[in-house]
Amino acid sequence: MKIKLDHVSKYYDRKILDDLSLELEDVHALGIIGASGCGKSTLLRLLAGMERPQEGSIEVNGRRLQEGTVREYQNEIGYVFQKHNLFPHLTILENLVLILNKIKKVPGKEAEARAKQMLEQLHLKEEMNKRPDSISGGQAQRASIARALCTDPKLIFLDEPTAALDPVLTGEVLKAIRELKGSGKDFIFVTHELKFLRNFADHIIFLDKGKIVEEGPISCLWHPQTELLRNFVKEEDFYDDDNSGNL
Ligand SMILES: Nc1ncnc2c1ncn2[C@@H]1O[C@H](COP(=O)(O)OP(=O)(O)OP(=O)(O)O)[C@@H](O)[C@H]1O
Repeated sequence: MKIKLDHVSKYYDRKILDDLSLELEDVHALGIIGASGCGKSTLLRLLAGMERPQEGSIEVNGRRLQEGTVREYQNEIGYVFQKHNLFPHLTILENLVLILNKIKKVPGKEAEARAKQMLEQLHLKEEMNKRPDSISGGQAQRASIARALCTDPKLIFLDEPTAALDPVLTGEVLKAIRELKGSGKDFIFVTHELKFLRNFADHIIFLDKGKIVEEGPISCLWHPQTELLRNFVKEEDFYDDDNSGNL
């Protein structure tokens, strides 16, 4: 994917993202990291076209995100939220079929076949006729990922998809995401799971108080240029693992 941020600022009641500029090319899994409240999810929403910056411009894959182009763009991407937002009154299968019908205009039987295939890939075949409240949080989150994938988007956004899960379910969901690596899709994601980041991302953006403090290929985590990133990876016990230097 290609991303261009040109002096992007975003305000709510105060400035949340502060004059971000960046150009990336040939990145396939971009991880956005930083301390809680630094603006990661806000940046993700801007990149997904869900919100607009007050200042500056954003281009993704050569397309400028602005009124008029953003709706089409949003139909082409997939987005997974911190907590699943499946329709509670529909089964898992129906949740996927609905999206295929509505967004991609795929007719009934074909939509069902595609949805089943996707649920199988996410190891949810047995759960497909259940409603979201009768499966585990991890299964529901995997169903959200299946739903984001079933329209075959080339670009997928993940906003801390394991934030609401316990460690066992977190592992299960992260494993499912890792299996998607090499599927020809691109990912932009926010995570606190640095070990997952290390295995999945090829590029990182490290934010602090709404500013990009460091960005670069994943290997830059082993050579932090700033005290802030050095402390961040240390806190997360990043190095405390096998072959941490071998990417
Ligand atoms: N819609 C909103 N209206 C007002 N303030 C908001 C809104 N969304 C986010 N904020 C504020 O913007 C700041 C950055 O939030 P954001 O969710 O982007 O941070 P984050 O780095 O993703 O945090 P976390 O890791 O805790 O999820 C926070 O202070 C948050 O309270």
